[in-house]
Amino acid sequence: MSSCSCKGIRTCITCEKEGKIPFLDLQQTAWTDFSNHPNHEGDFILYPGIEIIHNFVSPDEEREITEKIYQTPFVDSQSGRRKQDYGPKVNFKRKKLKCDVFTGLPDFSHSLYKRMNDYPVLKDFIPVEQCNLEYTQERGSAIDPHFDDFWLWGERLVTLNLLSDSVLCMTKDDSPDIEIHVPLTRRSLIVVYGPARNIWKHGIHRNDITQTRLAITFRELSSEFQSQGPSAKLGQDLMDIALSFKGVAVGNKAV
Ligand SMILES: O=C(O)CCC(=O)C(=O)O
Ligand SMILES: [Fe+2]
Repeated sequence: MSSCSCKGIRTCITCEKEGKIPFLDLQQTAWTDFSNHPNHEGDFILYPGIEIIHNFVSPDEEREITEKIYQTPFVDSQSGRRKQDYGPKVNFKRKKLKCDVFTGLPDFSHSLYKRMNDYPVLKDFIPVEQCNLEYTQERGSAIDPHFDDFWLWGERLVTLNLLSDSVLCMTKDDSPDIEIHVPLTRRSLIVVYGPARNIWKHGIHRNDITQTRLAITFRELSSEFQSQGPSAKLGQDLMDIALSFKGVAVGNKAV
């Protein structure tokens, strides 16, 4: 029995030391090849759906937020990540939601939320989930290419990048020779929407985690849970809870 949280094909340095073989080492090849790829030097492709707001928080704010985050215990997650969740308990496969464990987003996110609404791309953004992820080089943290769920989560994925720079890698299964590398600079906020959200998968390579990184991802509801949708009532309840900003991380209630 491994002492980490990785299931199935996922690995981190802990379970690899115990003999588990990393499945996705092909990523390393893609990365190396890409630096010599002709498209990297000359041509470009249009790539809509990414907005980066540099210096969204100041160094002082980064320190305060980081201190608050580290006052809450993390839960081990897959591929060497650790996480703190503020949101409903979700069974994505069965499309089921439970709100009773959700107490809202944490207090420190209130001012971040208000500031987001100052930017046109996030004018009407209402987050109903916050996930704080910690990546470290020691644990070999990474996240495999994936889509965020489409049933529950809406158009915009919003991430605040803290403590170090990294790279978001965008890939498309039908174009295996193309990787789009999006800079995740320290203290920037990235908004992923449109084709970058709906057509391209996103992930982070282990090699791109060179120092501890904290990512705070905020998600909004899909149209199914918004005002005209069939689950609007549940959606409104979720928004009310989220915006109380009295949240305790899910799974840490007794702490
Ligand atoms: O760490 C990040 O910036 C991305 C995390 C992510 O894609 C996710 O949690 O779904
Ligand atoms: Fe994601």
